[in-house]
Amino acid sequence: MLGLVCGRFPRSTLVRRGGPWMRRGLRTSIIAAKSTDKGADYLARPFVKIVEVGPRDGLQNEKKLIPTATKAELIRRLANTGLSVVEATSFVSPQAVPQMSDAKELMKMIKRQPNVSYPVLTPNIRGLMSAKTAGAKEIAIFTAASDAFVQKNIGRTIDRSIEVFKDMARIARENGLRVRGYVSCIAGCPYAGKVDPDMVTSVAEDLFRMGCYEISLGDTIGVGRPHEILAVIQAVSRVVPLENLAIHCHDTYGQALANIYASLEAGIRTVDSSVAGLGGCPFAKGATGNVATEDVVYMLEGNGFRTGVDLEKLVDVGEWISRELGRPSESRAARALMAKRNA
Ligand SMILES: CC(C)(COP(=O)([O-])OP(=O)([O-])OC[C@H]1O[C@@H](n2cnc3c(N)ncnc32)[C@H](O)[C@@H]1OP(=O)([O-])[O-])[C@@H](O)C(=O)NCCC(=O)NCCSC(=O)C[C@@](C)(O)CC(=O)[O-]
Repeated sequence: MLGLVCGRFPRSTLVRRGGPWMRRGLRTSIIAAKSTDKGADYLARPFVKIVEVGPRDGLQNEKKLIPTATKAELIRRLANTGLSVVEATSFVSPQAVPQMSDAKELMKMIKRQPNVSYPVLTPNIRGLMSAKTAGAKEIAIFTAASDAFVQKNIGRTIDRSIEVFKDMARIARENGLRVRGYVSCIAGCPYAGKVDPDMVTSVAEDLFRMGCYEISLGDTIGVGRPHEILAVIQAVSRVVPLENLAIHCHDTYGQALANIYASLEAGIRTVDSSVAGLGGCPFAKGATGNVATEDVVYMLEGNGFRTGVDLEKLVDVGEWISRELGRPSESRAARALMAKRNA
């Protein structure tokens, strides 16, 4: 029943002004809310893969250096919640992102679980080779739909970044590494303003053709609204299959959950998020954290999807890392659940 209601909708139902996808979405919520048991019904639900980016995207912007052991413990705790992907760190220039300069040591400290992958971000061949030596099995390469952003982030044009990444994708393949690709600034750029969905499409297509198994579409500064995100997904899914796309939302303007829900209605089944809403890109001024994983899990599990993530355990991890960082969690769901626990 749930599978039928929440299944992938044909692209023809994706209309912008509140058409069938909206009406069907509402029906999904009502039916899903009735099903809370975790038996066969639960297993029959559509699975949404969550890519936890907290240890990398979440921590990279922290000014104070976090002990490597704390990062390793965060990764261990996250992997224990049922998450299948935990992006661990990045092998980038330590001048560019000092917080990630312990990538090698961190990789040594991670106690890997067999069903969990631990991708790492790499900007160049040097990063790729260091990641491989450190035991990484998967890398993520990253560019954007705005030249201005790519220039600030990695000192290249989009075209040049694609050339470099094409080489990297080949080398990664030869070394048995999987490659994920990011396209940032899908709805707007902090330096150049509005971004054309056709530009996002062209960059995503390049990444897909060079062999990225998954392309994560990043609303880096969180400016997009559901109809804008849908327009991007509609455009990109003409050249990259929906099953190879992920959505990566920051919550700067409070639009992240709405945008994720719209993406799910459009057929996306992979969502990036960050425990406790940690994060913000050092190269996008004013950008706040990623959408909180707790909020995403709360929404998905209550709307007829299956994430495999234990929300209560996740809330514990969010509380723990927030305490370690000396700040409150940005997750609304976690705050509400903690208040209930403490009542
Ligand atoms: C691309 C570069 C390297 C160019 O930086 P550059 O300065 O042009 O490169 P370079 O080759 O001249 O190297 C500069 C220094 O870094 C070193 N270096 C160079 N490469 C490495 C490496 N791999 N590992 C370790 N060290 C490295 C290199 O050895 C040298 O050290 P020095 O000789 O001066 O002592 C630099 O700009 C960089 O590392 N940028 C990465 C920035 C970054 O991590 N950004 C992530 C932001 S989040 C994001 O992009 C969005 C995303 C993905 O989360 C999704 C979304 O929200 O949209």
